[in-house]
Parts: sequence; structure tokens; C-alpha cells
Amino acid sequence: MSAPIPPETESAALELRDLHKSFGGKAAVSGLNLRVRPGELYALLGPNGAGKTTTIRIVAGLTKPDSGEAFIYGHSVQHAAQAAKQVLAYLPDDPLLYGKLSAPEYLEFVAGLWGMDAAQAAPEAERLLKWLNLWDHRQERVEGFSRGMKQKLAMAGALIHRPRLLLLDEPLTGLDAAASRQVKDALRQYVDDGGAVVLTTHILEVAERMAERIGIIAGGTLIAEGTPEELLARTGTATLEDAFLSLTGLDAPQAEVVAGL
Ligand SMILES: Nc1ncnc2c1ncn2[C@@H]1O[C@H](COP(=O)(O)OP(=O)(O)OP(=O)(O)O)[C@@H](O)[C@H]1O
Repeated sequence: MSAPIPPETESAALELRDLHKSFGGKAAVSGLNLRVRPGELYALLGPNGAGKTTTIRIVAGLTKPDSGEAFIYGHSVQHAAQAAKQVLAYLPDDPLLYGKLSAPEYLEFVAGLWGMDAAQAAPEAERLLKWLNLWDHRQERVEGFSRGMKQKLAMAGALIHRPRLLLLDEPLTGLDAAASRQVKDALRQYVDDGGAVVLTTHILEVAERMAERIGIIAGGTLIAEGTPEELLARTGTATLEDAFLSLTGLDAPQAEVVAGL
């Protein structure tokens, strides 16, 4: 039971316009365009080295593109970074937590970074911890948490300032079935409340079950985009795995490694 995300007038939660980024002369992102709507969960799929993390890092303002622009609810990440970051949360695949703190202390700390005072942060922290089933562990130090509990706490930290776009890099890696289900349920609730999620994943089943739309990226460009059903129809395949293989042109053994199957 999360509080509704405040409504926004801008039509796109995220818009990427002709993004380019090279490292040492080698293109990691090459002419990438995409739009994600509020209330949409968008999964970025692609082989290793396709440019997914670089894209997410550009949106999070951690990597500067060589050219092109990213807009979050109309705010340019490159030219209005403060406004863009205010409505954004980025959860990397190895989030930094402070082991000596309890979960409420950690959330109070993160809230402070966003300029929220303790009186504002405490009820929000309690709501998030209850929502993610961490409230019963509120007196424990984070260093004793399991990986799944840490991942959920990191997600609570990402949500404490009520962002409207959530960027997640491989959010389900290493989680057991129960923790994975809770994180998926939390993400579904978040988009149902009007937030937008962009996540990268190697788990095709996650993309197929959860995403409104999937973007397949290879060589730094979007080679296909659509609902899971549209991707199947476009490739004439029965499974997303087959669609992924067909669209990326990978042979089956290689693609199984890529897709983490
Ligand atoms: N900081 C960096 N310095 C040099 N090259 C980089 C850097 N970051 C990414 N690259 C290169 O850019 C390309 C895209 O990498 P990126 O991490 O964005 O891909 P990815 O799709 O997230 O891959 P994976 O699925 O393996 O995480 C790769 O060739 C990678 O080696």
C-alpha cells in the first residue's frame, strides 16, 4: 500500500534523444532514442556489452554523453540536472548500504541527503519498511541482512523522496524466489501508482511477465521495441527467448549465456 505518485503534466517519464557515447573510440551507445510513459515498466534487454548500463548511467547523470540528450519528465539531465535528479531514483546492481546502521537509520540518512528532515522521513520510512516486510527487522543492523533484505532496503532508500522515475540495473540478481516476488510486487505497485520504471535484466521471464514494453538494445542502438506480444508477432516466434535470439542474431548457445538461462 504505497501512496500515489503525484501526477505530472509531461507526457514522457523518460525520453532519450539520439544519445551517443564512446569509450576509447569504441561506441557503447550509438544513436539511442526511446520514450517511457508514466505508469509504465520498461525493460531494456540486450547481450553483454550492448550498452544498457551506459544508458542507465547517462540517465542517472553519472556518465556524460558525447552528444544527444536525456529528459526526465521534461527536465534535461544534461542542462537541468538538479530538476531531473529530484524526480529520479537510480538503484545500481551493487547498492552502497551502511552496515552499522539499522534500516530506519539508513533511510533517515538517505532522506537527509534529499533535504528531508527526520520528522518528514520517519513516517515515510515506516511506510516503506512495512510495505517491503522489513519493519520487523527495524532494530537490527543492516550488516546482518540477507542479500534480498539489503536489496529491498536499497529500494526503500531509492523511493524515500518519492521519485517518479525509478532506474534499476539488474534488480533481481541473486534474490531467492520470495525476495524476488516481493521486489516484483513492489515495482508493480509503484507503476500502478503512476511511477515509471526502467530496468535492465538478463532474465527474459522477468521482462516478459512484468514489462509493459521491452526494448532490445544491441551495439548501443534500439533494434526492436514493443509489448512482449508485439515482439513475438514481429519475429513469428512462440517465446521471448526465441524472439530475442532472432532479433539479436545470436546463435542459441551464445544467447543462452547472454540471457542467463
Ligand atoms: N567506463 C568504461 N570504460 C571503457 N569502456 C566501457 C566503460 N563502460 C562501458 N564500457 C564499454 O561499453 C560497452 C557497453 O557496456 P555496458 O556496460 O553499457 O553494456 P551492458 O549492456 O550493460 O552489458 P552487461 O549486460 O554485460 O552488463 C562495452 O563494450 C563496455 O566494455
